[in-house]
Amino acid sequence: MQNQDVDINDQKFEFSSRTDQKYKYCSLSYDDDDDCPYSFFDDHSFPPLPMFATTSVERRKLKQQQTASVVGSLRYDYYQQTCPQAERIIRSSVRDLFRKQPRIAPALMRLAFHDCFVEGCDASVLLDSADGIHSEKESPPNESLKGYDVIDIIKSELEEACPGVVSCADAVVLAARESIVLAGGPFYPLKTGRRDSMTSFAEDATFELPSPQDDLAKIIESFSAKGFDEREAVTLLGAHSTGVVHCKFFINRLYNFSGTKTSDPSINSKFLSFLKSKCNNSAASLMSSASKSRPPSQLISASPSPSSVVVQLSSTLVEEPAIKMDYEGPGESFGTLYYRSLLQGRGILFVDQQLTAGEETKTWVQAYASDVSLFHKDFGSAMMKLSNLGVLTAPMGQIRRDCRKVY
Ligand code: HEM
Repeated sequence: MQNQDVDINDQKFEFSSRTDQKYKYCSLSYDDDDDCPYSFFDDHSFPPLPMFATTSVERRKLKQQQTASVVGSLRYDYYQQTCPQAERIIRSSVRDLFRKQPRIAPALMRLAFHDCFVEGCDASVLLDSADGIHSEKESPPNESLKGYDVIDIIKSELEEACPGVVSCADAVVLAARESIVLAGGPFYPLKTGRRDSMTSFAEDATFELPSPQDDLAKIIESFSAKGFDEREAVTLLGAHSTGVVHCKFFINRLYNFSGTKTSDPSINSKFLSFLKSKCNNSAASLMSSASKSRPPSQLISASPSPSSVVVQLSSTLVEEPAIKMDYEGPGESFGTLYYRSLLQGRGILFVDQQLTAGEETKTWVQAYASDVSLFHKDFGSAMMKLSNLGVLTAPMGQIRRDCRKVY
């Protein structure tokens, strides 16, 4: 397995797959060893990142060295002086909410993808429509997007601790990272200092977000337009290891594939029967047309304390038939079963199954199906790259107080 360099704050860190050492992956914002949340990773084969010092003394020393180390205007532990508890607040908010509603984890991962893929990680997806703003929320690919209410809750906690300091854009990518960890995926270091956009990009969202019906050529084209190669596209789709998918996104594969009035021949026959048993043709299409006339749902109002909050995770498709992307099994780690399922013709969405249609992409599907630590390492790197797409840094953009409105 190859080692890989990761560039953090102008320093190169080897991102290797050594399994013989135990490392902690705490942000430098965690002063106290006991507070380190990522001892979880001790059990995993994760890369040694020297910046993740293992003792509080080492950590403090590294903090001093790194304060002045900047890449662009994003930097590691950006809020160290202005809101040192920012990452801790996000971590504990996500964890508290996850305990009540585990579905927030996939919702937040997808939210970060839909934010970052459209004009960069700038929280533009969170803005509501208003004068001069046509919200990305209203673009068709975002019809079933969820998690806005979770970000509201996290943001209200951040505002209470450090008013006007932490951007919604940082909250989105940090909450996604936490969600990935909770779903059994890798922790990865993230720089912060993103700022929020002053507008939303509904048209771009419509045309730039890939469709679940895309074939391999289109998938490669969409990802390449954002700087991702085939391997990274295969990696990122591994996020489909978890979450739910509504029948309307794959119903055509079951009953009328490419207008043939029959099913997609690439679906494993037992799996096809299973999917048909969950997604009835007439029910799914009836409900899907009904949803079009429904107004966008009102999402939960923010509350200062996650403990008193019920997360609704509403989307316009919330009452429609859906199935769990249940690719994880007992003892299985985030990723492996998803790729194994693809090799058996058990991909739910057409885009998922298409990853086995090309020589190079199939090679990566096979690699990830058999090597979970390779997948975790690649997934962490790809998420770092996704989280840095097209960011706004000072003096561009703003820090929104309410993530739904321009300040
Ligand atoms: C070709 C690219 C992609 C397409 C076409 C696509 C499409 C979809 C669709 C149609 C759903 C089902 C939504 C629903 O039924 O409500 C979904 C769910 C999901 N997607 Fe993707 N996706 C893509 C890439 C990604 C990437 C790169 C990520 C994250 C890095 C991601 C994360 C997720 C997650 C976690 C869910 C489950 C959401 C939930 O349960 O709330 N997707 N995706």
